[in-house]
Amino acid sequence: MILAGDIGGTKTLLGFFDPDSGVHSPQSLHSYPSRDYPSLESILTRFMGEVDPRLSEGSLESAAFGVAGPVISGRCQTTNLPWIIETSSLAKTLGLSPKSVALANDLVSIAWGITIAPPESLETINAGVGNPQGTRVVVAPGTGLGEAIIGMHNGTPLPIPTEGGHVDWAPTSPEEIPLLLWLWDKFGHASPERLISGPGLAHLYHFHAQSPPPGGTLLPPDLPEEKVPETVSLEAERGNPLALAVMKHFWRLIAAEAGNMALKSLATGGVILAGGIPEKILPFLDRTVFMDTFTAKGRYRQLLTTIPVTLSSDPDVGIKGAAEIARRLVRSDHSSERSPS
Ligand SMILES: Nc1ncnc2c1ncn2[C@@H]1O[C@H](COP(=O)(O)OP(=O)(O)OP(=O)(O)O)[C@@H](O)[C@H]1O
Repeated sequence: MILAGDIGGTKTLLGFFDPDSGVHSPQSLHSYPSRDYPSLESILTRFMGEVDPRLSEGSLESAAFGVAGPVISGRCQTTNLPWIIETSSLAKTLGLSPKSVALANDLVSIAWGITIAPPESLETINAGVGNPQGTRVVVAPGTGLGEAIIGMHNGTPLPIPTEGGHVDWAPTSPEEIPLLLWLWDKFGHASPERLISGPGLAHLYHFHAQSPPPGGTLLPPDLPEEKVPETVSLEAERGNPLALAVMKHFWRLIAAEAGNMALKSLATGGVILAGGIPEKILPFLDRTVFMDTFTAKGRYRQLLTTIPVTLSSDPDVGIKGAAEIARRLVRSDHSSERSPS
């Protein structure tokens, strides 16, 4: 049996998988609110106490965890949680040798999940002309903005982590220049994650709320900040012009960033949108506007129209990818994936 985990700033998913019957169906899947626990080890201890002991007793071969933050030499200081996660400590908690435990950036595990995802779990936004041997990129807005590159090496996918959510964000129209100034004033630095994430959606709402469109209703001023993203979604469903303007702008920001990632990696294999948010806000996606924004890169417009864009609708793609890393760890001929960082 192998153990896999998807550790997000909001929720931690843990589950057992049987490597012999593939990593598509977890045997026991539990979700925990990350912020309610002081460490990943404390969640693991709780999980082990909750699952059927027959799943793990003496049969645990390996474990892998995708975690939101940079993983360097088996250690990660999480970006959106006050945790430090170390392979050695996880191994001790699980009674495994450190060699049998992998810590990967969460986007690396999502990327591995994408490489084994059935086509029906990917919704097409732009069909394009996909190159099966081409590089792919994953853009995943959730609590943060995760981005990864899936290179190809001798026909084998090679997920590469990035911290692309924290680079400089640039406006793509004169109307967005005040947004840049607002972000600089508020944070001292404007990054894509400040806008393209759950908290980013809240920032975008506060920016638009300064001059709402006619008929736009403000959210209650005492609404907790973490409730703003889903409340904006709900209000947009109800037709509130302010929330609809925010949602439309949010999708344009995703499209522009997806186009940036596609160009920077020359992703002829395609762009995959993942993370918790895109699927939840799918009703507000205008595919024509998305592709207009995605391709608005001057002389590279034509090239970008050929790049397939899909949306992963599997909420478990990250944990399945972590299970794939753990499965590969068991196979001695794949020792290089032990500590993807
Ligand atoms: N309906 C919605 N519309 C937009 N955003 C939402 C909606 N519901 C929840 N969110 C936001 O989605 C974010 C959680 O995303 P996700 O489910 O991917 O969590 P996560 O895996 O813990 O995140 P990450 O891996 O990025 O740390 C939160 O910021 C939350 O406010």
